[in-house]
Amino acid sequence: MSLQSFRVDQTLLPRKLRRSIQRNTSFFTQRKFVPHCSTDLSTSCREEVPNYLAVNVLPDQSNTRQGAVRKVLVILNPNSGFRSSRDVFYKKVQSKLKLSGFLMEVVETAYAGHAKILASTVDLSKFPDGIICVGGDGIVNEVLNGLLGRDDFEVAIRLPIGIIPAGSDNSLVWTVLGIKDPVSAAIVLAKGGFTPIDVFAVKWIKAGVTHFGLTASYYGFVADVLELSENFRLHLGPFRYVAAGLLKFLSLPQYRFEVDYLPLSPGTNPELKPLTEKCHEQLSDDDKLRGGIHLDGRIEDSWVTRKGEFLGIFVCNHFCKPARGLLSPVIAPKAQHDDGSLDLILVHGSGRLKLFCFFVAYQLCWHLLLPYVEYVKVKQVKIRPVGNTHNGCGVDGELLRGEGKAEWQCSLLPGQGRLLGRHPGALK
Ligand SMILES: Nc1ncnc2c1ncn2[C@@H]1O[C@H](COP(=O)(O)OP(=O)(O)OP(=O)(O)O)[C@@H](O)[C@H]1O
Repeated sequence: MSLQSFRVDQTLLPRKLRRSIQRNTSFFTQRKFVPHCSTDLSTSCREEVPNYLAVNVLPDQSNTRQGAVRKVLVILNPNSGFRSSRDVFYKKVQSKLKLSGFLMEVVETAYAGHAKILASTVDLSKFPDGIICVGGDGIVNEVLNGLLGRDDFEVAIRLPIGIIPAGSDNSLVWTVLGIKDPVSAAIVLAKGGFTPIDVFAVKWIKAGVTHFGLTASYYGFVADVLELSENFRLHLGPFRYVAAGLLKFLSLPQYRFEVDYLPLSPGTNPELKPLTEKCHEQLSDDDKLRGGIHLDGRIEDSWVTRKGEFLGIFVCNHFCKPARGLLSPVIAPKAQHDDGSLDLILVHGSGRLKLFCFFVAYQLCWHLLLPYVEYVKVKQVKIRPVGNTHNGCGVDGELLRGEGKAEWQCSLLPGQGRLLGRHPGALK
């Protein structure tokens, strides 16, 4: 749109908005570009943005800083999901974000790990309004870890992360912001605002390596499936999980772990509740409570230990609703992204029958009723694979490989993260 035609248009606008437009127009008629944010932005492209259009497009969105420029870095994974993220972004989303005042520098990732490098090296002052990820949960996880790996991580973690869903699964944005499709995501970003979110840390204790996440970490069967699924990424895209799941189901190994967890509050410690509340016959004799119960009745933080066979262990930061699938199961129904706790689900036992029952029950949201499923809100968890058990773990769709006797520790950084946008319900 030419400047001239803009002048004609703006006469239709109220005087206050016209003034704001004049300010922005003078800024943008200088044809300002967001410069490259780091030397690593090899695939980046520069954009000029007719920002004055913002006021015309979203005039009724009270949360939008109307007329304000929002400078963001967009990191797009062209390999996400069905490899449709380019189409999703350039055809469906880019113009909407431009129109609502986003000044974007778009960078397409060229390899796995690229998003993390970008987030860890970018000049944050050039993108004060955040980083928008176009892809799946994996690319968001890379950005989070890039930000938290910086020397100035305390500042970096306050940078909001926006998500345009275009991946195999976008459980994070679906669960936390209630958004499944890219256009709705663009609208929520355009409306503005933030959603605080707890961040969890998974530390491989021996190696001193820490990986951060926003959704969940998991061990046992699901981590095994995640590893196997990478072999099928190229040919099967999002269906790789189904293929890997079936293969792993048919050749199901036994998984043995030692798990220590610190319940959120002593009152929620299952060991201190009447036995009738939960049936734990399957728990091994080694299960025990460590920690102090004082004579005066005061109960200190008490670690609980579980040992034995587990089909799976899930440590969830939110209730984890998969964005794909016919049904809408949630793995951890009591988990909230900002409740300052982690939700631990232990699927005790082994064997295909138990796993099959768990999977069916999970689809119907009945899995917590199974006698071999334990669910507890925790502050911290330590997980040690025993024997030949797969010693890696999955974090938000990324596989962390352990070596030897790996011990993983999950803990929480409450409310440290920020997602761009608010749940549509929260706006009412
Ligand atoms: N250009 C690239 N080529 C190959 N792999 C990449 C590229 N860019 C990013 N990746 C890797 O792809 C992984 C998955 O990315 P993303 O989450 O966006 O897609 P996805 O297919 O939806 O996967 P997920 O199942 O994790 O949601 C990232 O963790 C990253 O390591």
